[in-house]
Amino acid sequence: MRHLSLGLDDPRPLTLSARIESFRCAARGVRLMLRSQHNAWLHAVASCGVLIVGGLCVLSGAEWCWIVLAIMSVWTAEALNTALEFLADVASPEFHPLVGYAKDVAAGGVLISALGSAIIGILVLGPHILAML
Ligand SMILES: Nc1ncnc2c1ncn2[C@@H]1O[C@H](COP(=O)(O)OP(=O)(O)OP(=O)(O)O)[C@@H](O)[C@H]1O
Repeated sequence: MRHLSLGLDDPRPLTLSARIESFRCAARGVRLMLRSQHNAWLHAVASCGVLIVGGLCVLSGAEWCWIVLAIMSVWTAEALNTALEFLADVASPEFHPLVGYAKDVAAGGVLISALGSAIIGILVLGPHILAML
């Protein structure tokens, strides 16, 4: 029954080593996403490009906050989309319309995040780039 109790009766103490192990698992997840998802490669190229341009434009602290938020939102959406795809493929390896809908909606989340981030990038970097021309 322990697995149904949300871990509230988990007797394990809070330890640094367990938190470090948890961090390692999360880092492994990021590496797995980078290795398995072609979209993640595109995000990586776009993120590096934006960071380089941002560095050249000498952005303010507030502008960097927007850029970091935009980059973070795309990576977070991609990570959740990837996790959902893995789970869906285990739960229903055969074709099922609802699995297709779930994957499409998750991919839509990535698209929305990417479009929003592109708009933020244009709004923040656009004036700096125009000023340099
Ligand atoms: N089991 C399934 N049942 C029904 N439709 C599916 C199934 N698996 C995939 N699809 C359809 O194929 C599309 C692509 O699914 P796939 O798992 O190949 O993701 P992907 O190509 O890695 O997508 P993304 O580029 O968004 O990461 C889904 O969005 C969905 O429409």
